[in-house]
Order: sequence, then structure tokens, then C-alpha cells
Amino acid sequence: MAILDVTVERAKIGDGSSESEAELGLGVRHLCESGITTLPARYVLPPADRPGNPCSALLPVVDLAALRAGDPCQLAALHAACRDYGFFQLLNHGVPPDVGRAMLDAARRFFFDLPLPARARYMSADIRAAVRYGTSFNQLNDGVLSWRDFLKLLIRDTRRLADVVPSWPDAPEDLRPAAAAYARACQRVFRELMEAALDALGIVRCRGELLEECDGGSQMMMLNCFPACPEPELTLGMPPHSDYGMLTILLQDEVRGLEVSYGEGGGGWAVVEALPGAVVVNVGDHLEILSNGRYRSVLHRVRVNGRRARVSVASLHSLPAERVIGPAAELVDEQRDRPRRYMDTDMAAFLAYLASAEGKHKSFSTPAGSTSFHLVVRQLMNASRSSSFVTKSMGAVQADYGEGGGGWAVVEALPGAVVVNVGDHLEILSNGRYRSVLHRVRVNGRRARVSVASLHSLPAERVIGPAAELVDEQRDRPRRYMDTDMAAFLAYLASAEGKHKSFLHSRRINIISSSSSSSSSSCRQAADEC
Ligand SMILES: O=C(O)CCC(=O)C(=O)O
Ligand SMILES: [Fe+2]
Repeated sequence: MAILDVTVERAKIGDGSSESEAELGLGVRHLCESGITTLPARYVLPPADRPGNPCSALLPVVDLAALRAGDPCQLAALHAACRDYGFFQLLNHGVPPDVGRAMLDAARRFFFDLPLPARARYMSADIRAAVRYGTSFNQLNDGVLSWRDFLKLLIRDTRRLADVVPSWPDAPEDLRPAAAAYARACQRVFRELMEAALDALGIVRCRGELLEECDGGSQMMMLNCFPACPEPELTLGMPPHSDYGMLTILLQDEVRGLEVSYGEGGGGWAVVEALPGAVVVNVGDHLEILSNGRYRSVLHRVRVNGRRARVSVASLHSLPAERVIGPAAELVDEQRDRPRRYMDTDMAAFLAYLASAEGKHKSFSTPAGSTSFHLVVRQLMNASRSSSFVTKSMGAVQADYGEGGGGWAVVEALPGAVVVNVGDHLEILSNGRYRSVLHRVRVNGRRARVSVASLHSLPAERVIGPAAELVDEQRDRPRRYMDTDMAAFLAYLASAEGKHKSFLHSRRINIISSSSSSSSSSCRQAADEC
């Protein structure tokens, strides 16, 4: 049905679809200059992924001046915002208004005043380039393009900002000083927020070390440009994604556009309404991992506007790229119902993920939808065995069903039958064609029940990944799982045996089953790696 709709919509778009791929690669600013009046087909989302009617979200507010002064209410507000929303607005952040204004102004002039050749000097196919002008989300892999151009400025070690500034665009002429001043201001905000977050989380043992690493951490500034769009209801400026890093500080002009995912299973989208002078801060994947899941890295996306262009600057902060990140020791206690929820991750693991699945989970045309990097990490932790089980009294087994799970149906089995279910390994081997479904067992007030489950898999040392025949990157059959093996599984068991099966499973199943409708995605800032 969705495919049919898209075909019809594309046919309707007609003249807009005539731009060549090479032309589209030059970005949406260039496209606008060419005078298009309809949206080219490559930007048209399937109906289920389009932005729909906006509703508003008023984010929690944190006052950094009060936090700095030791106000316990502000620490509590920060903690609750990171835990419950993953997003907040920051007031009295200490970024001087003229520094923010100068940053946005220079970014606007870079995108709108410079002729294409001046901007195109910074175009690069290398996603690792420290300075890079590009378009869409992950241009080479996006099935549907996003209505966005960007300039990425990567600072690998924030203490060495001065060394990298000379490599930044020299036009407009105030871009370098404006971006450098803004980068420095964000570094201070990041440092202060991390200090408070570590306190709020009760991370004491490696507090000093972590803060030192924040001081010499990585910072990626994404200058985003979303020109006015001829058919804004058909596309997005950025697809649903989470940010790869500890914290992101977002500066935006007066045009709204940022939307955050909310609701059970993340089905709803709300446009962020920010207070004048506030910056928006969100938790990234690394802080979710460090906090062992107490803080949330939430999916967000950007809607575009039919009349007004929008410019934003997202400053993504993390520890140094080579740092291994895992849950803080204080937040893991296997004895006290605080299992470790994430495997350690580092840039090497992340790059391996990119090499195996780069962009695969970000494409709107990918039926599997997608996930952020840390969700993939969770998924690997969860890999177990293919299984079947035999029950004596079937009535108690329930299997998850429905869009995104959420419903539970009691299994009724025929007399004499055994029930067989697909396990995680077969789901991986089948590259997601077969599903390893959540199930649970209810108990009975009157009758005891006994069952025997026999779980089968390949030899323990065997590395399991999607079968070659079921992966074809050219034909819309991307690889959906990283390889896994028993060592990875045992490492997981050693750290977290059985404690959080349902949490991990529910995330993973959601990712798989919600995919066809939501195609949420991510790790973009990851794609434009740190
Ligand atoms: O422009 C925005 O509001 C959000 C930008 C964003 O999410 C990003 O650059 O990661
Ligand atoms: Fe983002």
C-alpha cells in the first residue's frame, strides 16, 4: 500500500523529478537557486514518514546560572530532564547573545551569500574530513534525500581549537572568528553540564578522569541550512536520528523545525518551542551508555518550512575519539537489580559498524527502519540461541503481537503439538526475514505448570551473521545485523545475565517491527564521525 502511494505521488511530482543525481549532490540551496517549484522525487518520503500536522512540546527548563550556584532544584531538574525527556532548554547558559547571533549570522551568509563554487570547495566524499560541506543526512546512502545542506567543523581535541580554525572556510570573513568563539562557549557549557550530570548520576570514582577527558574531548559543529521548501509536507530536513556523543547543544534561529519523538514506543512527534535566548540541549548515545540507561538519547528530526529558510548549529560533544565508553561502575550492580545494559563501545567498534551497515538503517526506503549505534550494541548483547520449547500446558505462554509489540496473546496449541519459535541467531542469519519474537509466561492461581524448552544453535565458536544470499546492497536488501559470536554473548552474560532481557528485547523488537511505518534512524553525527 505504501509502495503504491509513493509511486502515485512520484508520478504526480513530474517536472521536479528531472534533476540529475549530480545536480542533487550539489545540495538543496543550489536546487532552490535553479528555480524549482515542486519537490524532486528523490526528496519525497513515503506517506507514513511525512511530517504530518505539528503539535508542540514545551521542553523542561534548566537554569545554568542557578545550577552553577549550587541550587539543588536545578540539579534535580537537569537529572529529571535527561532521564525523562532526553532534551531540555538551557537558560542563563553563559553563551553571550552576540556570540550566538554572530554564529548564526555567519552560517546564514555562508549558505545563502556565497556562490556555489565557494561552498563546493569544501565538498568531500570522505565522511571523516574535518571540514566538510554536504547535503542531506548521509548523502551516499540515503534512499530518500533530506532537505538540508550542512557544513561540518570537527575539532578532534577541543584543547587544540586554535590549530584547526585556519582550515575552516575563509568566507564569509567573520565565519572563522564567529565559529571559534561559539565553539569555545559551547565547550564551557558542555563542561559544566557534564560536571552536573556526573553529580546527579552519582558518578564519583572516575569523575576527575572523565572531566579531564571532556576538556580534551571531541566537538563536532554542524551548521545546518534548511532552505524554504516548495512542498514541505512531503519531506524532512533531517530524518529521525539520535546524536552520537555525550551532549548536543543546539542553537537555532527563530524558525521552528526541531521535533522530538514522544509517547510509548515513540510514535508521536512534537515541535520544540524554545524560550527566547535558550539553547536546546539533548542527551547523546554516549551519555545514555555511560549512565547505563538512566539518561535517554531520544530520536529527533527536523521539519522544513514552505516560506522561511531555517539555520541551526548543533554542537556535539564527547570524550576523545579513542576512549572506550561503557556504563559507569557506580551505576551497575548485578546484585541490586541494576544490571549492565550496554557493552563497552569505542570508535573502532563504531567504524566497524559503519563499514558493515553505514547508512543502511538510515534510509527511508529501507523496510527495516533503523537504529542508532548504541541500539545496535544492545542488539548484539542480546544475541542468544535459536530455540524451540515444549510445554506441557500451553495456556501460559504468551507471544508479543501488534504494531510495535505491546499486545500479548496466549498461545493455544493443538493437542500433541510442540511449539517452535525462531531465536535471535536465526533472525540474524535470515537478515531479519525471520523474526525472534518476545514472549513471556503468565502463572496460574490454581495450577502449577511445567515446561521444557530446548534451545538449539550452531557450534558455540561459530560467528553468526546474515547469509550472503540475503544481502544485496544494490537491490534494497541491506545487511541488518553485525556479526555476533558466543564470546560476545558470554561477555554479555557475565555482565548482565538475565537481568534485562525484556528491556533489550523490547528495544530490538520495536526497532524491527516499527520499521515499516516509522523508518526511524540514526547515528548521523556518527556517519559524520567524530
Ligand atoms: O536543526 C535542528 O533543529 C536539529 C539539528 C540536529 O538534530 C543535528 O544537527 O543533529
Ligand atoms: Fe541531532
